[in-house]
Amino acid sequence: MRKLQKQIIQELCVLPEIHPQEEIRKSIDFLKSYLLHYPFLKTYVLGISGGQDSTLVGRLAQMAITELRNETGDQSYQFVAVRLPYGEQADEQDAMDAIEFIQSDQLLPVNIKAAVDASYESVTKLGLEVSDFVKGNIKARERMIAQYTIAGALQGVVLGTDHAAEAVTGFYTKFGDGGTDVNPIFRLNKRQGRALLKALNAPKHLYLKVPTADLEEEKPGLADEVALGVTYDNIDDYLEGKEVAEEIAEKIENWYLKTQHKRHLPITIFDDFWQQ
Ligand SMILES: NC(=O)c1ccc[n+]([C@@H]2O[C@H](COP(=O)([O-])OP(=O)(O)OC[C@H]3O[C@@H](n4cnc5c(N)ncnc54)[C@H](O)[C@@H]3O)[C@@H](O)[C@H]2O)c1
Ligand SMILES: Nc1ncnc2c1ncn2[C@@H]1O[C@H](COP(=O)(O)O)[C@@H](O)[C@H]1O
Ligand SMILES: O=P(O)(O)OP(=O)(O)O
Ligand SMILES: [Mg+2]
Repeated sequence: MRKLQKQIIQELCVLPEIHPQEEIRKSIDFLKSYLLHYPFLKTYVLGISGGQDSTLVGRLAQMAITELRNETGDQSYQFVAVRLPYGEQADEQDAMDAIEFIQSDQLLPVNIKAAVDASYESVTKLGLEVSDFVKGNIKARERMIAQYTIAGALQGVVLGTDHAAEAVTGFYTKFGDGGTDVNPIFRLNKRQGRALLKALNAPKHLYLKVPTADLEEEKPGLADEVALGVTYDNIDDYLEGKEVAEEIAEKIENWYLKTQHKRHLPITIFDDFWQQ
């Protein structure tokens, strides 16, 4: 195995093989014990996009909350699903199917369009050109703001859907969808997450759906794999310690090195990881 590959696998805690039921239980127990440790916290908050990762984390969170309510008798424990469309979302039906599968205690819809457009215009009116790509990152950050506002109002914490295949490539917006409190599927790669959804009897069209951040107006529904230039199968193989073509490994490692800054808290003079 490549030296950096081994280091990445250790850093992201990926196992080459998993037992889905065991991983489901691990995530649920983790989510329960976190809230039990901080009695003031009562709510998990998560944006549900209609994609694979938020469907999985949403269902795990709802299962954890339901168990907590049953075991403690405390009815104030709640899972809050948040819909965060920018205007109208093309795959809204998938989001609704995900909510139906999750069976969330609450569903709060927040349309982020007005806030995103206002933020974008407050800078463009200064004469600066803001690309469609950078505007996409405003959307991810506005979703973060909405979720933190809801968490603040409901004694909650914000869940994240970051997993090993996203973490290794840094394929998320810094302080946007990367800005969360508790990440219960960190350690799983994309196919392992899919295996958990299958074990949970999720609708097939949700776990077989083409992953997309869907942030760019000029490239609606752009597949992550196209944006990354590498497939999730390749990334998953790499993270499971399998041999992948040299060119593929180099692409993954380039993403990893370029996005080091995202996997750390803001850098201080005591950090040297970036000099690697
Ligand atoms: N269609 C799409 O798939 C699409 C579109 C837009 C954004 N995205 C998502 O957004 C992600 C974010 O894009 P991004 O990474 O360009 O934006 P980002 O905002 O997440 O990160 C870039 C910012 O990080 C900081 N930064 C960059 N290099 C740094 C370094 N070496 N040290 C410290 N800080 C540094 C800078 O503030 C820079 O503006 C993409 O990977 C993707 O997940 C996807
Ligand atoms: N349209 C959306 N509605 C609610 N929540 C969303 C939406 N788009 C993204 N999210 C949240 O962000 C993460 C990351 O999405 P990626 O597809 O990986 O970029 C997603 O899991 C939702 O929690
Ligand atoms: O984060 P999600 O739920 O949008 O899943 P995906 O990354 O597969 O789009
Ligand atoms: Mg998505």
